[in-house]
Amino acid sequence: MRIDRDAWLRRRSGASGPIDRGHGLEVAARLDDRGFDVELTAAAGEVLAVLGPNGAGKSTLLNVIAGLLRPDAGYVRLGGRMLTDVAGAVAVPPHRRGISLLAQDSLLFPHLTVAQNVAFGPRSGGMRAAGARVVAREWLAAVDAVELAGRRPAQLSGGQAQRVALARALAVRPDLILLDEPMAALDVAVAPAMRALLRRVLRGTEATCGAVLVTHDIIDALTLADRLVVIEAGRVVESGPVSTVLARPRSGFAARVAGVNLLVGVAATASAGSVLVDGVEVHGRVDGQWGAGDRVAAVFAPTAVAVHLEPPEGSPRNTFRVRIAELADRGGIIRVRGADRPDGSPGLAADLTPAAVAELDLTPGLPVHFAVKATEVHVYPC
Ligand SMILES: Nc1ncnc2c1ncn2[C@@H]1O[C@H](COP(=O)(O)OP(=O)(O)OP(=O)(O)O)[C@@H](O)[C@H]1O
Repeated sequence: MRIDRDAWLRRRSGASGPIDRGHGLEVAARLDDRGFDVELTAAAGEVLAVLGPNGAGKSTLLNVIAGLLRPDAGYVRLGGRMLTDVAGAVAVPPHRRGISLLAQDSLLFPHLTVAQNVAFGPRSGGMRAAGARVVAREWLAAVDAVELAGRRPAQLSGGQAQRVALARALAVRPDLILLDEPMAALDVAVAPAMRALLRRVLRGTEATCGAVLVTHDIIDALTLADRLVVIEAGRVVESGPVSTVLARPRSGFAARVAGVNLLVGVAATASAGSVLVDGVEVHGRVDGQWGAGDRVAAVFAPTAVAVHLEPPEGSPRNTFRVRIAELADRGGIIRVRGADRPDGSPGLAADLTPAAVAELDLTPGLPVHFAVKATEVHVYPC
């Protein structure tokens, strides 16, 4: 059953009208020595995925929210409560923020049993031992780990330890859970089960908190998140519903994860289906409105690209001169990737059958022409 999350959020907050998005998470933080300057918001109960290349600032963001890192300027507010405010000298310590962190490594207390690990938070919060035992059992049941209650962390597999760590993180009833690549350290065989569990717990009604999920994996964003934020070089370059960001990417990173070719240029004419990219006119289907001189994106799938050794003549196609950088096998289809573009954005990609690659005798370093029909190109303002 698909839960109507908005309706559920309304029920949770006792509101009958639109959800009060002002009571979720608000972050505005600048760290000068890291070139980090990020602003973002998430509604109460929302699952926000944060994607970005290595060194983009994802962990820095989590550390600022958790109170482990003090920004040079800015604030963090959660549920209307100010947790960090540099100007106002507010710095609520990490353990008083109502925020749990689930890292790649489960970091369970090795000398405690699984049940004691999960009961630890509620106990520290002042709950009596018997009550904390009941809470621990409930959360172990929620993550399918009741049978592990008496074990010590050393007797758990990576996947089991991560399930227990999730129970421990949620047992304190946080307002927000920060997930730092929770699947990254798991075996590929175990990751899908953990993902399914996270989906059930975070998107169902078991946990009543919001979540910020840092990931490298677009599948995590697709299956777990309400919204996606892409960070590049310490700045938010995209944000919106996951499907919107992937359908209309504006950054090279989002285009790459969406598996599409993205060209960003300038519109020569208002709302016409052509865009100037590095002096080359690219034609496509118009989606939206813009003025002459506005920033416009042209997007097309690698499967829509035909590869030619000579420039195709007399055809109504867009053609691009490309030097092949690599050929990669993608399960029976060969992805032909061109060298990075002059502005540093990723090279264009074409998907061909192995037979076509063999017939054209394509090899890295070879100059070729990529052709794509205007009807296959989607042009929109960005
Ligand atoms: N302890 C530190 N002191 C100073 N600079 C740091 C420190 N940790 C990270 N940085 C820098 O801050 C920037 C952001 O790093 P951060 O670890 O937040 O990126 P990330 O997106 O989490 O990367 P990854 O995906 O590789 O984990 C990088 O330029 C990095 O070199």
